[in-house]
Amino acid sequence: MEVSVQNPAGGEEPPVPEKLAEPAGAPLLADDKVLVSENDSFHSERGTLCYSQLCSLVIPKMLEKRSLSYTDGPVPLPNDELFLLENVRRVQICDSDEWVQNHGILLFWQVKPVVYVYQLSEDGPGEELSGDDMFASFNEWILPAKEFDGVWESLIYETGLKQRLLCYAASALLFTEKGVDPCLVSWNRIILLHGPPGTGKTSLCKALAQKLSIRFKSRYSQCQLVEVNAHSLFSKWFSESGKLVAKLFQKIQEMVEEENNLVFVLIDEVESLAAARKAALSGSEPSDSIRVVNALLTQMDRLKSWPNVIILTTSNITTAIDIAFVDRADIKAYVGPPTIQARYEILRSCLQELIRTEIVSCSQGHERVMLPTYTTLRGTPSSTTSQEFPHSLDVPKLLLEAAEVCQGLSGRSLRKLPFLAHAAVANPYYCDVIKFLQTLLETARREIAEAPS
Ligand SMILES: Nc1ncnc2c1ncn2[C@@H]1O[C@H](COP(=O)(O)OP(=O)(O)OP(=O)(O)O)[C@@H](O)[C@H]1O
Repeated sequence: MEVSVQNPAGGEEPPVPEKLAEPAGAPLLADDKVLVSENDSFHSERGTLCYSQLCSLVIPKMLEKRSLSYTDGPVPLPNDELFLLENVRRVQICDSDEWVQNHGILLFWQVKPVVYVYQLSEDGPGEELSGDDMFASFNEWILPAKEFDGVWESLIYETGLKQRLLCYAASALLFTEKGVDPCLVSWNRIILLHGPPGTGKTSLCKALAQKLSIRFKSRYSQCQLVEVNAHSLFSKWFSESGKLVAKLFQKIQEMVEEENNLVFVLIDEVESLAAARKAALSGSEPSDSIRVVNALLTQMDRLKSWPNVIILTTSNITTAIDIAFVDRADIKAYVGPPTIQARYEILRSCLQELIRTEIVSCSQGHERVMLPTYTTLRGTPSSTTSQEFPHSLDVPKLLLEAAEVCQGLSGRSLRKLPFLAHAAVANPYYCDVIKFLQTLLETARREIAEAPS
């Protein structure tokens, strides 16, 4: 099995793949945990250990004791694990889903858990004003940040997209770290996500940065996310915009000069900054936009020599982006509307949350009810009755019907739909699950019928 080696916090080496004597093809598995206490060392029989070292020892043992199989999601902490109960907010299994989808159940002997320990920053965003002092030219977060906690898990795509982005970024950082000659092998550390509005591109960029900040914590003691406000870079003064871009990148450059700082630069709607120069040359755009594109490309090439920066960009209209920019992106991933499976899973997670918070009731004290996943549902013979629900398979069936009806809706609209449905039920203080799902179906049909064509 190939696993990423977990490094103790403060270690010098980046995570590297390690071969272990395990059945071939066994999966990667990572546990992410959040620490809440401020103390940072413990005395034990093994000498003084920091939190992360101690967790790396305790957690795999706890997992071994508790279960035979793994699935993604939080792991309840056992009552006898006092150290974990006192110091750890959450233990979560990640990245086992791909294996489970392809091979079914994942048993404990097929994995060697890789443990990442982290503490969330609660500082919130800092901002920097642009030349005109009207808009913030960028917002900046210390990662991993509280705001982005759980975003990675909440985004649902067809198998492989999230893993592909994670692997790409890990390779890009490794190539730079190992000093691969860029004249021989070329890579830019630029990602372009494109696709229709509301498909989660911006959220995916932020979540990817958060995930990488956790994975690479042992190599980079600090991680920052800089979200560029493209619109603030357009000055009302002719010819000033190019200078504003240069000024912004000067700030970013100062951040990356600190070699232990991993910096993610997020440029949303990159087409506004990197508008196709062809259009400008044909006279339909002001020539200031050419200066902006030129400044952006020059600054990006300059940043390329720094190993600790990754540029994440998104666009709704790829055809409007300058070809020289598109060419620089290593990965150009299309993020499309959710598939039937993703739609079902998005709606399932919404319903699950409404059941947990008792906004929707299941008549049996159901905060713990687990709705079946799409894969389980598809594998369930229709004659089987569910013990969880009084209405047999009505709930999952209605949920699946809603997912089918929602074809064409974006992920953003889908996450809003349960709220709209709740606002439409007759009694918002008592909302039975079946009634709720029926209203959800009606709301979905209405949303689709009323969507602008
Ligand atoms: N595939 C998905 N899975 C789960 N949630 C999703 C998905 N796609 C979108 N969402 C939800 O929609 C919200 C909005 O997504 P986001 O703003 O990142 O999309 P976007 O593609 O960047 O949109 P735009 O192009 O309009 O800026 C997300 O925070 C998330 O809650």
